[in-house]
Amino acid sequence: MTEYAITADGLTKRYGEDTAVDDLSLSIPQGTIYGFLGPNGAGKTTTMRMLVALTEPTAGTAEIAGVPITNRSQLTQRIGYLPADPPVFDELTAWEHLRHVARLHGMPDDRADDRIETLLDRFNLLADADRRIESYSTGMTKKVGIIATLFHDPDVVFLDEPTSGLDPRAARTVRDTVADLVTREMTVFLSTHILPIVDELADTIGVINDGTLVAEAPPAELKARADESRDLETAFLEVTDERDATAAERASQEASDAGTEEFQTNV
Ligand SMILES: Nc1ncnc2c1ncn2[C@@H]1O[C@H](COP(=O)(O)OP(=O)(O)OP(=O)(O)O)[C@@H](O)[C@H]1O
Repeated sequence: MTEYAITADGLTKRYGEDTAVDDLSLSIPQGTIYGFLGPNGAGKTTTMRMLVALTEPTAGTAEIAGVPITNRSQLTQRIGYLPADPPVFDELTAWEHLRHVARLHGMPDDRADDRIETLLDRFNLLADADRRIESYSTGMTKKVGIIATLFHDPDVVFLDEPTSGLDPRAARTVRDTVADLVTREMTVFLSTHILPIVDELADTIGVINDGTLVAEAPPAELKARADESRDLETAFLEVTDERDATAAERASQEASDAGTEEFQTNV
């Protein structure tokens, strides 16, 4: 029997007259990567914020790792959430910040220090660990956020644009890390505009447009639906249609930039 890490039934979020997310249902198996795509303003962040109990749904229910999203205290132990702009205490050093994160999770300092060292080393930040985060670049700060998200070894992680602001090598580290998480039975819900990342990593891609889930399929199946070209970018543009052509063009530009980054990384 399939174990589902994320289930949602009829999730809806309205802001006054506007519906940001409309009747969204999901069944995401444990140990898989779900790539969540959509044009700007489609409802991706709102969906994630409902799933991690930061925004209350107007209607509908969801469970993460078997915990209803209404049970916030239990939920936070089982999930990690990386928002697009991760919160960090920038007057602290990376090491101090991560110790603070460890204490929030009730981890003793000696155990935390081993894990901090391993994770900082993995993200190439060990040499800067004793500098204040306020002196870090955007990408370095983002890496600290990613480490904090993974620190307590959650069952399900929600990543909102995890590679934005990262150089090609750091982006590759994030991609490798995400792939590695899944081998440890973690489930990853990944929202991004960088199409090659979901193409490479996702088991299933969900496309949201104007608050509604308009497509859900494995990457190969989604690409096969695209006329002639058989690529994800065309499939994305087709299922999200012309209503948001500007945003789609921007997403496709970002995707092509990411392709360039990949080329640079590989040379
Ligand atoms: N707090 C809020 N109050 C009112 N409207 C909101 C609020 N948060 C989001 N919205 C609206 O809900 C819709 C979905 O926004 P959301 O941020 O979820 O989109 P997104 O897919 O994450 O976009 P992007 O790719 O640009 O980050 C938008 O129309 C947005 O203006």
